[in-house]
Amino acid sequence: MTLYVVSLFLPYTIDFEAAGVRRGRYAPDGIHAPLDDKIEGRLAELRRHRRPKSLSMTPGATTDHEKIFKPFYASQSHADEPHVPGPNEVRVESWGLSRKFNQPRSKAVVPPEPSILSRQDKNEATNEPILRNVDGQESESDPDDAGSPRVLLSDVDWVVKAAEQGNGGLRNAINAAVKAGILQDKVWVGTLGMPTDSLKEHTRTSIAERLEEEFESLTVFVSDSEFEGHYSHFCRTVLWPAFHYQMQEEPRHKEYDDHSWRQYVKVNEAFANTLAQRWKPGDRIWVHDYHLLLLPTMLRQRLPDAEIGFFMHTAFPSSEVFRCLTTREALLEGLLGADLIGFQTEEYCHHFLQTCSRLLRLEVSAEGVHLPDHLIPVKPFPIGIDSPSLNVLRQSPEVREWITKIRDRYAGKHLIVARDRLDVAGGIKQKLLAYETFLRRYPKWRDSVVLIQVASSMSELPDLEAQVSKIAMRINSVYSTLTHQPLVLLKQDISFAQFLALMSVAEIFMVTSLREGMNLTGHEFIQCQDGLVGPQKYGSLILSEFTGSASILSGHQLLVNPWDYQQCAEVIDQALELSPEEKQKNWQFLIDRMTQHTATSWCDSYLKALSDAYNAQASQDPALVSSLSIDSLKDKYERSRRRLFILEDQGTLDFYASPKDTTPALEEHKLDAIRSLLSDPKNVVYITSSRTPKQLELSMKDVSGVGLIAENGCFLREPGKAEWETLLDESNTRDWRWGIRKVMQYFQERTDGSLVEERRFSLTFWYKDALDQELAVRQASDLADQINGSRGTEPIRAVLTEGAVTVEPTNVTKASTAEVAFQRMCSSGDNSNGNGNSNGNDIVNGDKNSLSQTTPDFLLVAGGSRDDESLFRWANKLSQEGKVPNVTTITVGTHATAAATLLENNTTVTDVLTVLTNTTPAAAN
Ligand SMILES: O=P(O)(O)OC[C@H]1O[C@H](O[C@H]2O[C@H](CO)[C@@H](O)[C@H](O)[C@H]2O)[C@H](O)[C@@H](O)[C@@H]1O
Ligand SMILES: O=c1ccn([C@@H]2O[C@H](COP(=O)(O)OP(=O)(O)O)[C@@H](O)[C@H]2O)c(=O)[nH]1
Repeated sequence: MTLYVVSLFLPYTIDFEAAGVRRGRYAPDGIHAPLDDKIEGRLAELRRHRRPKSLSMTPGATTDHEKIFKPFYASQSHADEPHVPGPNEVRVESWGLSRKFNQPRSKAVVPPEPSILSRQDKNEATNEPILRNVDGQESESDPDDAGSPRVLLSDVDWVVKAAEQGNGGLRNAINAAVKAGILQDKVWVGTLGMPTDSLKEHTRTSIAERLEEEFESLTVFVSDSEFEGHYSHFCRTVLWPAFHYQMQEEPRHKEYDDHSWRQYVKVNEAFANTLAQRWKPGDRIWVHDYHLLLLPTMLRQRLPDAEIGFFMHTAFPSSEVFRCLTTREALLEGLLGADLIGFQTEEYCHHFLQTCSRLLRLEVSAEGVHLPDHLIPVKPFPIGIDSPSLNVLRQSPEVREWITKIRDRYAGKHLIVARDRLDVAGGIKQKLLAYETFLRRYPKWRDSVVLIQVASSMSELPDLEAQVSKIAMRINSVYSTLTHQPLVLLKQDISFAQFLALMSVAEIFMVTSLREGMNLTGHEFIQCQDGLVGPQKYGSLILSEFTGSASILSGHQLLVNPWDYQQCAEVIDQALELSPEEKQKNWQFLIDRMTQHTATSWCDSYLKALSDAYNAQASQDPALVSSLSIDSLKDKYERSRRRLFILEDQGTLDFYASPKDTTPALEEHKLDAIRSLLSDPKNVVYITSSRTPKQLELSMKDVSGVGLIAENGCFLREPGKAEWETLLDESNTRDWRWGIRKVMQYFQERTDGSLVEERRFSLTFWYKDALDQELAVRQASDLADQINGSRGTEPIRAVLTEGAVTVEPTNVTKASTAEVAFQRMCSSGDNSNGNGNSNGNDIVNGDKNSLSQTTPDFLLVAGGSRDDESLFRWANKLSQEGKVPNVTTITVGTHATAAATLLENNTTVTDVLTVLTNTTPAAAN
């Protein structure tokens, strides 16, 4: 049984550099990418030939910093110092992050020009661009390529190396889970993250084979232009900004969007096709992140029985932002093929659910998305770091060497460190403005504080980059002295070893992201401050409240609103002023919280929840719920000595009535069926309902001896009794009733024909009789969604049933009241059924059968709507725990259910009851 871990980038890629090899961010000896000895040896050999590359520095930065970082700098190009390709090198653009010089050339235009569609010849039949080779013949290459030097890369040597791009947090988590023995058989699925059009077919094949055999990796090949449109454009300039609350017009263009959307679809399809060819029954598929939002449904279409999970690493925006995306419905629908959808935080789950409710008009609840035939759970799984591996890495000689260097260089200084993407959401601009405010407002620190800001990727937005440079220049020119410079801005990533050293030495780590899925670097900073390597500083984490991390570190003293520069400045000062004891207390708080969310526990809890969701879905599938065998039910009925019936009225015995209905009594033949049941002293019957006690009594007319459970469990009337018991007290509704009434009235005023009904413990918005049903359904789902989303700590929930939204207390349900009735029945020692009839089997004290005579040995639960599911689960539990030997749960209608059986061929619950009490042989099922 294989787990396919699917993300856009494989942890490995290919290097065609014959004379030297660069080490990327995800260095082979780092936490990631365990390479085998053969490859490692080869890399070591090649590394010796590595050339140091220059570094892009802050305007105004001193050469000291350059001296410190330059020799170890990752081999990326300098914008002002272009690399000139050698005769055997082909200059290429990499996908999005940094330039690379040793890879096959990209065939794509980055970003695509508006004229991309018109400029290309099109195949009239397929509407696809016709690509021509250098000789002008149709080929798989791009016309832009004409005239460029072409290298037959199949003849060039290649090595496998750790990829620079991709999700480090995910890779670490999967590797940690493998080490912990949670994952035995896993296969990475992804692209190489480099242009592959110009590779010969046999080169691709041998790369794919090598990666599969030696690196547990399944390669997905897509054309360069598809990848470019998908990643550089749709992912990076449409989805990423939107998911981080930046709706940008520039550099977008309608044509870009349409074109790149098609490429986004195609890349998702390529993943689906590759996986569909490989998947075997029992294999599991775990899809990751915003690059592959369409994949779950594409997979479901190809593999209806597969176990498919999806986890979103980035933030998910509010529905108000998401709805701006032109492809919003398709993106949401793309996810709904998954068995489980995970997000980093509760907040993102809520946003997603609300978006599904508002844009797709789906029924949602705190549990997930309710599709007609199943529930897709939507849950938070905050990712964490792999501390044991980090600790190994921190103790490497390279990190220790760097710690010494940085400590010496910054002796006597207060070091603030940060590493973020140079994009809008990364918040570098806001951080610099806050830092400038800090230097202005707190002059006493000016000569001793240094902020080292690493920008971990090249900016995709030149304007932003220019603004950041300008602010940096201003800070350094205003606040530098002959011997001190307060800001170092490295507009390029540093090696991970350098970063670990910086985090070990720093006094403060500052994250001011305007929005961020999680932010694991903050966690790593906390870990690096424990004194395992370098000083035990218990340094302070200043953290934006708009990160996922803030939600698991809530209550932390140094959370900031990155837009509030004054507050950020104050918090920097506050952090610098903390006493050692306060620092240690804060640090302890953070490390305690963090250790509840580790990389391994993330993986483990997600995969367990995925199995549960998959199994639950299989059991909920109406196609798999067996139809009721009336013969076998009758057989059990006849063999039992004490029977309990819990029957729902609305939607099961009766139709759904609105308060406007004037004939609430059950039809006579239905009442007769209940009377017949009650005429047998072995039978105890409860009718459950969302109706009020009064309405329920009216609907049961003069049936004596029937037990009643009204208002979804808030009221109980035991069989044979005239008085009602309330299972809640009035104070339960006092706090929320007024506010909920107002919200309901708002919706009622905007939905013609709807009404609000007040009950003692609940409020119902009835839209069954609304004039415009389409609008009413939308309003109802919005209302339920708003209430469930903003109920805070109130013990209430909004339940959407056919024609109504009921807001009711959560501390009582039909099931909890049925349990009260059941327990009383078991412990009363009374074997009468409330109808003046006594069970024929007298109880003899001490007789081993006495228990079975008061405790039911037969339980039948019949329901029809979603709020009856709690009753089914309760009954199933009694059965599993062996408390009741014969349990039958029956659902009416086709929907996701925990019930074991359903009724077929227009059979009604009344028909079933009639057969049971009829002495004639049961009808054939
Ligand atoms: O650069 P991309 O290919 O667009 O990918 C986006 C980022 O993905 C990863 O970050 C996301 O996952 C992290 C771990 O779950 C989470 O902490 C972060 O907030 C998410 O954005 C990756 O680690 C980043 O380097 C990528 O930029
Ligand atoms: O060379 C590297 C760079 C990053 N990471 C890990 O990748 C994860 C995510 O890094 P990223 O820069 O995306 O930071 P985040 O957005 O999660 O803070 C972190 O746990 C890092 O330890 C790593 O192991 N090696």
